[in-house]
Amino acid sequence: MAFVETKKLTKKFGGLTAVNNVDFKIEKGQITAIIGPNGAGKSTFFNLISGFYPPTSGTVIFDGQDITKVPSYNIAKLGMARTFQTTNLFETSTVLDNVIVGYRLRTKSRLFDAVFRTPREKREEKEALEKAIEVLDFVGLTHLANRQVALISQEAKKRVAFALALATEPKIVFLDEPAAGINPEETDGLAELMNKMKDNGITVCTIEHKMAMIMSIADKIMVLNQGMKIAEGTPEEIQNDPVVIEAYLGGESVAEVN
Ligand SMILES: Nc1ncnc2c1ncn2[C@@H]1O[C@H](COP(=O)(O)OP(=O)(O)OP(=O)(O)O)[C@@H](O)[C@H]1O
Repeated sequence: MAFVETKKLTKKFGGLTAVNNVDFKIEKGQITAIIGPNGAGKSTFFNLISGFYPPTSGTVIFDGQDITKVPSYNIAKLGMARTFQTTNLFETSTVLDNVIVGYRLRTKSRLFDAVFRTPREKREEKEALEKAIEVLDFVGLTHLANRQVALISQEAKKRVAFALALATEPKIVFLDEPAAGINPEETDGLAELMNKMKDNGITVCTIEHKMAMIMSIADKIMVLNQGMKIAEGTPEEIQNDPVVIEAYLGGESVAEVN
């Protein structure tokens, strides 16, 4: 059984069909990539799976459960996490505080606990700190934990976004263009981090425009074009698929595009 499965997933915005009848499977423990030209429907597909948009029609199954109508905050509790293209970090706070706040937003203390500093509140505060330290170590940012976010590099900000997603201990992480706006060397670093997540049993699904990176790390790729799945397969199969080369790359060889 696939870890995530979409069946005839469709999203219409007025007259525009952003995602059109997409059947797709994400296997547990793999890195799956979704590629396609601008406006192909990649982000919308993510938003449908993670419950940010209700689909117009179709089904999403996660870990054997139909989550089509489950709202995003409950989907997160089931073990799905995601990053966004533009991550909203608190620029004037430290890296550590950003991760702690991100984690606390998802934990359970109520206002009563916070105001009266109940044992539960104190316990959760301690847990948040421990978790933040752990995930910052995982993403390689321990040395920047006390640095203000405004002062760290673009690549480090991407790593903070990964840390925020990982703090919730997800089974699967959806990454929306993690390598956008960073140089090739930094891109290699993020690819390494994605492999590390996979090695630690986290299923990864990513949208990415950087072909060389995707071809080197993905187990499986789906190509969307104008809302429709036009191909899926291993990187090798995708690179040699004439439909993909024509529709997506305009006849260029995939390997040459970065
Ligand atoms: N909330 C929305 N309301 C109306 N139209 C939308 C909305 N979100 C996306 N669209 C449209 O749906 C289509 C698919 O957009 P989407 O952002 O999913 O594509 P994408 O493949 O992620 O593109 P990019 O690579 O540029 O991020 C586009 O034509 C877009 O304009």
